[in-house]
Amino acid sequence: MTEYKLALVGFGGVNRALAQLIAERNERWKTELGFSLTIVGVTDLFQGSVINRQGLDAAALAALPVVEGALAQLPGGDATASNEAVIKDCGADMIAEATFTNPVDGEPATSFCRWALENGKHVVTTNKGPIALHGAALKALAQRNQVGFEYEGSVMSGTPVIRLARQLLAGSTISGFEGILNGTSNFVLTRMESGLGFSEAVKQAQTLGYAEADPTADVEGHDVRLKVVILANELLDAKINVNDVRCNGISALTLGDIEQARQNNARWKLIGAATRNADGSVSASVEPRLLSNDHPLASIGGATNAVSFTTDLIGTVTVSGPGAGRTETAFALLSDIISLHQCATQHRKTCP
Ligand SMILES: NC(=O)C1=CN([C@@H]2O[C@H](COP(=O)(O)OP(=O)(O)OC[C@H]3O[C@@H](n4cnc5c(N)ncnc54)[C@H](O)[C@@H]3O)[C@@H](O)[C@H]2O)C=CC1
Ligand SMILES: N[C@@H](CC=O)C(=O)O
Repeated sequence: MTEYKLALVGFGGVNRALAQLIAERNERWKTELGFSLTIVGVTDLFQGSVINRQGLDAAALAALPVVEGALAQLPGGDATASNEAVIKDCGADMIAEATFTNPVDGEPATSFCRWALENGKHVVTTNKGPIALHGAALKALAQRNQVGFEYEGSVMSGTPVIRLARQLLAGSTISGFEGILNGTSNFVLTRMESGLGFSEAVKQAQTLGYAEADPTADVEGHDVRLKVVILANELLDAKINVNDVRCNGISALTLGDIEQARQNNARWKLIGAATRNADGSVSASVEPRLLSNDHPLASIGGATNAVSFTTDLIGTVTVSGPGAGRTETAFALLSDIISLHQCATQHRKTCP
C-alpha cells in the first residue's frame, strides 16, 4: 500500500471538498485503490497556511470556517499564505493546485505548477489557465523531471472527458467536437428559461460553487475558450492558443430572446467547438447558438455539461455529466491521483 503526501494549494471549494473526501474515504481507498493520502501542507491567499509533515487531520481541515486566516487556528498554522514553502518544502509527493483560474496569463497558478514540477513533485490541477496557456511547457517540464501532470478537472469538472477520449477513443480519429462546457452559463440559461433574471441566476450559480471568482469569465465565454483550447490541443493536436478562438458569451441574451426561442421549439446554448479543416488547420469558436429542441445538446440543463466528439470510425460520441461543483471537481483530482498511481505501479514507460 502506497501513502502519498499531498499539499493543497488554494483552499477554496474544490480543495476543501477533496479534504472532506479524504476524511471520509481514505480507509476505503487503501483496499479499493491501493493508496492513501496524507495532507502535509495547505496554503491559501485568504486563509493562510499550515505544514505538518506527520499529517494534518483532514476532517478538521474540512471543518474550518471559511474566514480570513482560518488556517492559523490549527497547531503550527499561520495567517499568511506561504505558497513557496508549502509547494517546495512541506515534504509532499504531489500538489493539488486549485487556486483561481486566471484566463489572461494563467498566473500565479502556472508558477505554482512549475515550482512543484521542478522540485520533483507530481501535480494534479483543476485550473484551466496553466493548461490552456502554458500546457505544452508544463508537460515538457513534468516529463523532464519524471513526474506526473494531470488536469482532468480542467474540462467538465468530474465528468471524465479528456482521459476518456484520449484512451478509449484511441484508434479512431477525432475530427472535431462541440459542447456545452461551462456549468455556470448553462445553469443561468436554464434558470432564465424559468423566468429568473440574468443577475439573479448568476448569483445562484455563485452560491452553488459553480462560478469563477469573477463570473464574467463564465458568462462572456472566456472560461469555455480555455476549455476549447485544452480539448483541441489534447485531442486534435491543434496547437492553438486563446487568440485563435472566436469568443462571444451569453450576457447579451435577454429573457425575451429566451422566450422567443421557446415559442420556436428551440433553446439558446453557449457552445464551444473546434473542427479540423481539409487543409489540416483547426477552426475553433465559442458562441451562443440557437438549438432546435431535437438537437442532442438542447436538453442538457442546469450545471450539466456535454460534449459530442466527431470520430471517423464510430460517428458521434456524446459524453454528458456534471460541468461544475465542488465535490464533482474534487473527484476529478482524485481521478488524476488514481491515474498517477496506476502509472507508477504499472511502470508504464509513457503514462498518459
Ligand atoms: N468550482 C468548480 O465547479 C470548478 C472549478 N474549477 C477550477 O478549480 C479552481 C478552484 O475552484 P474553486 O475551489 O471553486 O475556487 P474558489 O474560489 O472557491 O477557491 C480558490 C481559492 O484559491 C485561493 N487563492 C487565490 N489566489 C491564490 C494565491 N495566489 N495563492 C494561494 N491561494 C490563492 C483563494 O483564496 C480561494 O480560497 C479554479 O481554478 C476553478 O476555475 C474547475 C472545474 C470546476
Ligand atoms: N466556472 C466553471 C467551473 C468549471 O470549470 C463552470 O461554471 O463551468
